[in-house]
Amino acid sequence: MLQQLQALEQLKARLRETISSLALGPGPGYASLILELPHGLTAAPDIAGPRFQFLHAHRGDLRVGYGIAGEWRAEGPQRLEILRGQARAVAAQWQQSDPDETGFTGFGLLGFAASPSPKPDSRAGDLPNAVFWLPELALAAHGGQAALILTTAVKADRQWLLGHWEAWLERVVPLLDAPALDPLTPAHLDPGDSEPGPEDWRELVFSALDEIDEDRLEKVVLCRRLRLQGHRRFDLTRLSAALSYLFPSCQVVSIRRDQDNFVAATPERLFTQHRDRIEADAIAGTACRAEDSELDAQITAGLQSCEKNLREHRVVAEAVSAALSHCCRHLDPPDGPRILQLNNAQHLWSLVRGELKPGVDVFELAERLHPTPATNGQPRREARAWLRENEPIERGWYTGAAGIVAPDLTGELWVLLRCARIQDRMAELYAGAGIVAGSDPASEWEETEHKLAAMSTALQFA
Ligand SMILES: C=C(O[C@@H]1C=C(C(=O)O)C=C[C@H]1O)C(=O)O
Repeated sequence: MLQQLQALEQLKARLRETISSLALGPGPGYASLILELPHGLTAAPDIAGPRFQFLHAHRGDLRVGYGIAGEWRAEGPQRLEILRGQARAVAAQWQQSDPDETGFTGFGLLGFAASPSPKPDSRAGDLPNAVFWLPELALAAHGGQAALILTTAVKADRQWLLGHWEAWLERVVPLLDAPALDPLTPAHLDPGDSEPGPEDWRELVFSALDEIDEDRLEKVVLCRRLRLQGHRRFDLTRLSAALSYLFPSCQVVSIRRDQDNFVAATPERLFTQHRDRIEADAIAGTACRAEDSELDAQITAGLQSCEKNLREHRVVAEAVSAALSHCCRHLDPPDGPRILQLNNAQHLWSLVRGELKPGVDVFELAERLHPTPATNGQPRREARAWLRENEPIERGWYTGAAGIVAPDLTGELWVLLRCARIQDRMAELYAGAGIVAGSDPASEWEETEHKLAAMSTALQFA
């Protein structure tokens, strides 16, 4: 505790010394002040209020945002174009002051639901349909180095801002490096209903197969929602810790607005953009895991040679390449499929890499790539329309995307899979499976069970 209090006093002193580096005053624009934290961070406190977090254990990457310095929302078919316009205006006037030369910058969250136009009778929840959000206080950690980032509209009064930021430091800094919470004994979760249930799922798979037989669709991804109730209030810090322990190669995403918490542990990047380099995952084709290593190897070999899974995968890899070909000056052919192994499932996975044309940003990439046939279907428009008509649930942010946007509007987005919407002791889990010619309703149901197990296992420890 003494160490945290010393860190708090040091950061407050550094804030007072460096706040003058920001050019505040009347007019539009944002300013971020980046202060070095004395040591790395592996977890971040869950304090009340709006918050987002991205935690990737294998990469040693953590990005957290608290509060709202600026926020732009949009809905409907133009949602990403609208947010792009607003983000460009922000980026044109977003100062970065990094007096400790940490190399970190301010960042925002871009996140959006699966569909730009939710069904009229659906429950909207507290998460907006699409949002670009600059947090007031952010934490960033990578490779053992960490920084704390304060962001404000430049029109703020400097004296007021100093007090406001000091109050933020007082809330967050004493909780940094708090010892990890003890693991809880796993708690029983009461299963609620699945929507669709097994019978309706069968029907749905058969109608999808009819569309495929008639050549109206090549692939469509069906999903289901499972409600679970805990005996205690789910603790989000414990949940993120359990997910990142069980799925260290996945991005653990946690977003809170008002009463709604959206949590995911996803293996799938929509893309990573670093300067003019782009890398996207094509993940489709799934099998279970086995404890016995010989059996596990047989399952892997079966997945690699299964015609139905390879077809399902090819559709995604080709669609990702086609989407990127419009904004790349050079594109490598998909590299794969190789195998991506997680605790509860294994997938066929190809990497698609390219070199972008100048001026391409995360908003354009999101527009071109989302939704891929890994979560929607092929052809894109027809699959979307068929799902809208036939899928019995509203997906919300499941199969949407979320990630981090840098001040130059490059960044990284993750496909929101293996996720749940959580309120108090209630959790709604989502999972889906790709249907192509040759799919069987019972095995596809089984596949969703394995995918749902990612979140339900972690929830028992939360
Ligand atoms: C739709 C989901 O996963 C997607 C579908 C997959 C498949 O059908 O094989 C595999 C990975 C994901 O791209 C999900 O996890 O809910």
